[in-house]
Amino acid sequence: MHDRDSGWWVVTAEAVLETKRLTKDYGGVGVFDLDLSVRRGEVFGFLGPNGAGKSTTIRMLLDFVRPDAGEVRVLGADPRVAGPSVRARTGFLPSELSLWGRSTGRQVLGHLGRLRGGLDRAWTDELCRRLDVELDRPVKSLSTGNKQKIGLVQAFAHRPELVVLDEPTTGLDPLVQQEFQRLVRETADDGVTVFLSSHTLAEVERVADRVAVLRRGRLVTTERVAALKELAVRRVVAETREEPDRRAFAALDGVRDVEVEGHRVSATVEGHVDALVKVLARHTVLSLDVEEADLEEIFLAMYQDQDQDDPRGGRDRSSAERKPQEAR
Ligand SMILES: Nc1ncnc2c1ncn2[C@@H]1O[C@H](COP(=O)(O)OP(=O)(O)OP(=O)(O)O)[C@@H](O)[C@H]1O
Repeated sequence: MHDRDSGWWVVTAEAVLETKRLTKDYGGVGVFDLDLSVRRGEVFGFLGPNGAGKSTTIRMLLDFVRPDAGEVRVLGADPRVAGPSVRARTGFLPSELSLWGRSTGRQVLGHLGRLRGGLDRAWTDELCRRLDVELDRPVKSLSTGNKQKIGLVQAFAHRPELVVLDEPTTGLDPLVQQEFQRLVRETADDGVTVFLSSHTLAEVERVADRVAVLRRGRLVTTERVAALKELAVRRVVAETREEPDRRAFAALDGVRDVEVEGHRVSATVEGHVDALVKVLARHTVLSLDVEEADLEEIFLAMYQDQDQDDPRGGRDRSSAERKPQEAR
């Protein structure tokens, strides 16, 4: 971890991946002054719209691209000095996967296994079974999703200490996505660090412990997913035996769009639903439905440029604007 006061790198057993003011300038676009710190066993989502700089960052982590400025530490080493060993200890899925077209999936995985000093066949078979990989057809004849599954298997197959996945769920059907998410969680539970880049929060929300959001090459925020959920907006609908008093709900902080129809009350709540539930509890509550937190709204606000118009027509942006803070 980088000690901001002393300016020195403090090596912690926990930090598996760190960058300090990492910069790659492709003439005004690229990555600028990026500070990241990812702990061992953490699932870290790296989010940003197209062109935000996610792939460029990943390339610098693995020394495929050299930074113009700043520092990188991956698995305790500088990839510019120890690139081959860092890459050997890392499982990597690139954003544009290219495999040997004429070979079958089985041949590709066998070849990569040999390059890495031997294949753990039982584990590779298990990965292929879980992700439902097509092993016996030439890779060039496979669909995007089926190619992607081979890319995922090779990233996990050598039991790396760190897994870096650039847009991992591209083309995967929902069942395979679910299995992939289970695999990521299990991998992290075994102490392996997983770094996932994505355009959308929905892709990483269920598995990531923390997310960093990048926009135009710069870090907007790093936040725990659980903390984001606390700030999210959700719709609450309840039915009560007595007619609810609309004003009591409308008076609550963070509660808006209150509607009462007969014995049914609905409202939009920012953050905790606690205050609303306490007002509800003055009635006999017959049913209560709390929608799952919608984090997309927060993220869309972060993706927007500050100088652009409010995408939500100028209404209250409180939750989205309150939040960005380093959660460490
Ligand atoms: N080799 C390069 N030469 C010039 N510009 C580049 C190069 N590589 C990336 N860029 C530019 O740097 C910016 C960041 O690109 P990058 O591919 O890292 O974004 P990304 O967040 O991965 O986007 P996407 O989600 O679309 O893959 C873009 O404006 C891109 O055009």
